Amino acid sequence: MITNHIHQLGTLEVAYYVTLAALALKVLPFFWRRFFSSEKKLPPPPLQGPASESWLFGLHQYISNSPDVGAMHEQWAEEYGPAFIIPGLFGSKKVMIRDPKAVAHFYSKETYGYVQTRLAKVFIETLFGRGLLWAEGDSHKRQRKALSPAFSNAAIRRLTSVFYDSAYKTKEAWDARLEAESDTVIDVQAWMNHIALDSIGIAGFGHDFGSLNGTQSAVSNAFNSLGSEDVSYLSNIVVLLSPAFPALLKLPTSRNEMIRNLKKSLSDIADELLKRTRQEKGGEVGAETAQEKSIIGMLIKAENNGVSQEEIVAQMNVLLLAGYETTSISLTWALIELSRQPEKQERLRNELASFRADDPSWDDLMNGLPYLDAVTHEILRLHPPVGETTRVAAEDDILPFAKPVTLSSGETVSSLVIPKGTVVGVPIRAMNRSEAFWGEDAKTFVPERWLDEDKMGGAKDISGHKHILTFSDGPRICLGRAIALTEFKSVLSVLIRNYRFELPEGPKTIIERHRSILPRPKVAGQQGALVPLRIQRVE
Ligand code: HEM
Repeated sequence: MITNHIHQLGTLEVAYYVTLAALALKVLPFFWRRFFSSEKKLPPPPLQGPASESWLFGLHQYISNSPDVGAMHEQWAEEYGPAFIIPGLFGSKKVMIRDPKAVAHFYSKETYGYVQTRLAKVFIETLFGRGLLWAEGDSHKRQRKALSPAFSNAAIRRLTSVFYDSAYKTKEAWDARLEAESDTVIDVQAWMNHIALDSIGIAGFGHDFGSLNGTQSAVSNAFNSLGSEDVSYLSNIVVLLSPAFPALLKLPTSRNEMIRNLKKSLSDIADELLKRTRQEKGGEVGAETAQEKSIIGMLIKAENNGVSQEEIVAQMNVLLLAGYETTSISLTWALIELSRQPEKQERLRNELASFRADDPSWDDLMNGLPYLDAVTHEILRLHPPVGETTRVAAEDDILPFAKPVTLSSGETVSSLVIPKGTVVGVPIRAMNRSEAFWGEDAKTFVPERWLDEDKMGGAKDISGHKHILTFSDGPRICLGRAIALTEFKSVLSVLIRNYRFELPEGPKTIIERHRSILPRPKVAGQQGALVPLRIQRVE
């Protein structure tokens, strides 16, 4: 995920290349030893693939300037088959696999056999701490076990009201605007950010960031800054080099200041949580507070206060990093796709209206609303916020394939030897949108495909949540996926029942990709990641 972040920093590119050139001249030996040497012992398998543009950059510039990397991966898969090689920085190579059997094997060996690249790992640790996303092997197993009870169905059922509350706060604000005029144009992306941030704050650690009430928080500022293209050259270089030189994070740049504020504000919230839990232990038992019900509140209780303050802050960071942008981007895409196809928006509204007068319960959201479920999974399939998994082999491995793989010699094989140190990638976006798996309409928003799973065709061979790789798979599969589905469905159900959405220039409005921490949609021509939609109240 973070590796993708590095690839998607947009106009940071200039800073990036200058930085790389400086590294090449001055500190390459250090950089090489630290990040690459132990990852590349034997050469990767001799596969076909696109030609490199230069030894220094490989295809990096080409890929990071592309509006749709998934489409490029798919085109290469068609040309070269289920496994191919992409040239990277400094002559490095990445083996991309797009075969369901190989992909399932790869994910099943995560955290021991396949691990974060060293660069990604240092980056996560420096900026976000040693939480679940950073951990590997036994440490990952322990942390995941400690957090898992907070993600059980029973725990999530109790959190459902948090997401409805966020949706209704949004409704209150929108209704106030609609009182003055019968329809109005609203940047829905900003509101989905507010909903996602406030929800993860309350559900995650019982803290209300208040962004739905217009409060600016250190956390939202830090996220905006990390994803923004509009920051100083120095700040960009510092963030890009910080994994190699953590001391750079101490320089007084504006971005460093924001990262420090983010860490400080999370650490204050963690202190308060720990204090409260200790008080409860001292005998002040009352009604369950939002903090106790929260994910981190449950972690502290379950660990009987044995968990360190540092780990709590790291897990809070993980929840923000993993749960904020992903959910906000998915909800924004849902409103866009439903505006592009008003008849599908109406079909969803009818299902919700015919259901019951009040809001669906958690069980209803999960099992009682088939079209809402279909819309949800179609958005997650078509617009996965995380487009690729990249890992490095921590040990030698043999990847089994369902379809024959053609080597550069022309020979075909049914398995590939992956030497320790080989970088391996799974093109999530390309697999989710591939015509080979999903049929001719794979690139189109067709929720109906989920209503009859017999029509799913080749996609059935893909493992992962409902045959999509949006939540990844294996021991690292998104721990928060049930929360994400609950949040997505509850918020969308309130918005669609109450409002009609239209794109400013009608269904043909052009949507572009905005470079941010994760790629976001934006309406073409807007400054920044804006998605203004015309909304009208449903009477
Ligand atoms: C649509 C929304 C979401 C998507 C598409 C998504 C996707 C993902 C993906 C792809 C990963 C694997 C990352 C990697 O291995 O590099 C992941 C991990 C994770 N996600 Fe999510 N996520 C979403 C929402 C959430 C939410 C709301 C939460 C928490 C409340 C959450 C918590 C986590 C955690 C804790 C991990 C780390 C799991 C581990 O390393 O064992 N996610 N997510």
